[in-house]
Amino acid sequence: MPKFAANLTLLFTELPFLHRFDAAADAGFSAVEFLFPYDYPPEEIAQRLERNRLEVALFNMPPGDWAAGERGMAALPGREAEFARNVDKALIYAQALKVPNLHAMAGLTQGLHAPTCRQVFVRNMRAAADKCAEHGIRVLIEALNTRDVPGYFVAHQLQSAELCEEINRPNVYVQLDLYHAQIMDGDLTRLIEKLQGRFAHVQIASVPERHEPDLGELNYPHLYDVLDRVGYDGHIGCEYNPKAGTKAGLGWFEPYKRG
Ligand SMILES: O=C(O)C(=O)[C@H](O)CO
Ligand SMILES: [Mg+2]
Repeated sequence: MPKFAANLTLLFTELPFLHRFDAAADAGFSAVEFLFPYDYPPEEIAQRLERNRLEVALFNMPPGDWAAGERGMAALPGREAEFARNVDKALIYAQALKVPNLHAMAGLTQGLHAPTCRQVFVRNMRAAADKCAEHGIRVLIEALNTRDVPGYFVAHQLQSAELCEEINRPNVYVQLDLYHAQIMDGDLTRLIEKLQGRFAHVQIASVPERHEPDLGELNYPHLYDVLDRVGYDGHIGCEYNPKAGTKAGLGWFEPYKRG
């Protein structure tokens, strides 16, 4: 039985961020994820989680100047000290919110010297993984499709898996976003089988529009069965833009709601 996490950066945006926790619980979710918690004190978020009996499945380390278009810095030469400070900041929130997974965004590396970026990424991720391991937290790598995020350091799922191998730390895993994977890689059943045991978080959305998972070209109930079959028991993050309001689009979630 799949376990879903509402992505509170994209769902329930009809409400201010801190109110989205109540809305997710009311809708029947038992877990949430979000991109960045850093505009709010960790205690306030922890309170919302506790009163709604919600787990947090994942959030991202600080990404640099998001509004200016930055998408992380783990692979950016010259930003190592900032990356290390961001790992520390993420860990403060991770401990307060008891999150098992932190996504370290790599950054836009188009036009930079690729071998240097890779070296920087591997070094930064090893250091981040070692720090996070002290708290039992995993560090994740996510491939982003080149249509939405041109120039991002990782675009294909097997590249993420290869990077995990090179980093060679037991708490570094792939973040398998099936929306990006379908756009860049396809053949999702076989891909999930190939990556068995190497991903620690899954995300979903319809393709090509990134709406509810019951729309578009993918047959998600089939993919949930494949995830079950390969023994995946982590959360599935609902990282989509509702087509016409969050609640109106939650019909697909009816069979999976917390009772
Ligand atoms: O865009 C995505 O798919 C993500 O999960 C990132 O965390 C945000 O870029
Ligand atoms: Mg994603």
